[in-house]
Amino acid sequence: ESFVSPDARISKSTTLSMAGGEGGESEWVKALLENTPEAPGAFENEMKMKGLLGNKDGGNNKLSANAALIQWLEEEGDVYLAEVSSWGEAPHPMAISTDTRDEITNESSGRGLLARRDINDGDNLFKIPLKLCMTKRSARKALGKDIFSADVNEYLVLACHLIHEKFVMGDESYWKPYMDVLPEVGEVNPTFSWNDEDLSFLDGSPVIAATRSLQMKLQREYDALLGGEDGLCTKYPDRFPKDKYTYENWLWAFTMLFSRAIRLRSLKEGEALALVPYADLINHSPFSQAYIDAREGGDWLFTSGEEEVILYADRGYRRMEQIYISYGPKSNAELLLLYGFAVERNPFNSVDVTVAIAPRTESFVKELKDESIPIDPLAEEKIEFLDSVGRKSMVDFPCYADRYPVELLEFLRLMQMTPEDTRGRPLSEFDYSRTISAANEASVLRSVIEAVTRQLGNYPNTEEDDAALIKDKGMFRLLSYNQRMAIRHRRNEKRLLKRTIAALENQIRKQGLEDEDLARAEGSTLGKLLPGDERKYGMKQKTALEDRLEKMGLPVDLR
Ligand SMILES: C[S@@+](CC[C@H](N)C(=O)[O-])C[C@H]1O[C@@H](n2cnc3c(N)ncnc32)[C@H](O)[C@@H]1O
Repeated sequence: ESFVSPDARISKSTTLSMAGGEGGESEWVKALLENTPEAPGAFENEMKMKGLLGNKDGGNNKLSANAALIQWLEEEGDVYLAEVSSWGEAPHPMAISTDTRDEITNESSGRGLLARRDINDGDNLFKIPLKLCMTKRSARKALGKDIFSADVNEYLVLACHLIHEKFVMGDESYWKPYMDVLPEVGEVNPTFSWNDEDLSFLDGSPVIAATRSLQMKLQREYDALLGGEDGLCTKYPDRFPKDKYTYENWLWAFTMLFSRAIRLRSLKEGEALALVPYADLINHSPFSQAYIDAREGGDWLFTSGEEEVILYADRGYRRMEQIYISYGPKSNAELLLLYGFAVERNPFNSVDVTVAIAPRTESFVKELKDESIPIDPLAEEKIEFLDSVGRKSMVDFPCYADRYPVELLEFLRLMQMTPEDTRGRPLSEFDYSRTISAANEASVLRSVIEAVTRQLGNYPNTEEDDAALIKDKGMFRLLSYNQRMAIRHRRNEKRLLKRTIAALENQIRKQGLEDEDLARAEGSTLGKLLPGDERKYGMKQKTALEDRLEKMGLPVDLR
């Protein structure tokens, strides 16, 4: 009885733990390994060897800022971030790298979080209590509820909160260790912070218009809230000192908000925009399934009732691998505008294409003074119909690499309707999500090609030119970060547009539409795109990009 081989004993206990649902032998070995303490600093040394802790100048400051942040999180928030394992507990799964790099372009992506050890799918990566986060609530408390009412815009009040903590409170700020890890504008480089020369590298790209409107908007918001005659700096000079609430600092605050504030959706009180220390050190991958949200903290035994922000691993990670989350299905234009980077292989990438079709009313055709352009008998009805569905005759549509925007096709099918298509029926009776007629479809596809071709013509140089610039690595490196980003971006836009044209031409051939009603497609078409329509029709509808900005909850109209 007493002579039991050690092996038998192990297998018995393994069976027992399996019965408890804890997994098999490999789990057990893994748990043992995880509890075998790594020498303190071993992981950090390895990161250093791999260049993940930055260079000497500035690198050391960044390291002490990281250490101070971790200490603050542990002390103020009881956040578990132990670097080495203690009895019964594995080390914290992540470590801060000060200098991560993009694998394809080798551009710096700033700080990021790495797996300190192997991580399993579904593992809890961190819990940050909400009380450490900066939200509208903490902003109003810090700045005065008499000044900011409960319904103040979150972006505006959080921008002031950031300026207050970093520039007014400074060393006295509760959030100082967090402020000290926040980057400078020049480390993030969203396009709205670029100078005109760098921006000119994006000539022809729709990013320029979006950038300009955002710049104007930020200036207007600053003047209205702080800098102007009735601004807070004049009304409350003690609380809002002019030399701290500068426009430069305002741009820094918005750079932080756009690139790292998170919308927490499942809070007890609904949703809120928040700056979440530590969580905002995670970089973006469009392929990550992980995202951040909040829930009520505490486990079933000790419910604290306190809310916290949590993150679970979306997949397994190997030691030293960088952990990513998804900032959402964002196009490169949006990423450049708000986050200062673009992703070379981005499945959510799209380019906004402007499609302008002038309904040829009698008066409009008269103005054109061109005998060959006929009046469209359906023009007035088309305008009415567009009005009724809230569209203008000039619209922006996102163009993707792998699919057509359905809305664009619907819009064009309507605009290309002729009396042969309607046979006297009202325009509102048709289903534009389907092909109307072969002739109609042919002119729809041709007008997309025309619009995309025209847009390609807006760029001062070709995709091949850009490719050559990028290929000459020595010269390319001499350009600034912004200029390199701009060239890569405009090249990717052109590539996507060219692919769209090729796909459409293919479709025209496949559907046997090459010969379809050429008269309608060539010159005499009623819904032909017109150069110069932009001027004629004045302001166009919001761009797709602006539309998304507005959905973010930014305060006023962009224009
Ligand atoms: C939420 S922060 C992530 C942490 C940031 N790297 C830092 O140093 O604080 C977002 C910023 O990180 C950088 N970033 C995130 N994902 C990136 C990526 N895939 N490629 C390049 N830069 C990235 C951009 O500067 C972006 O504005």
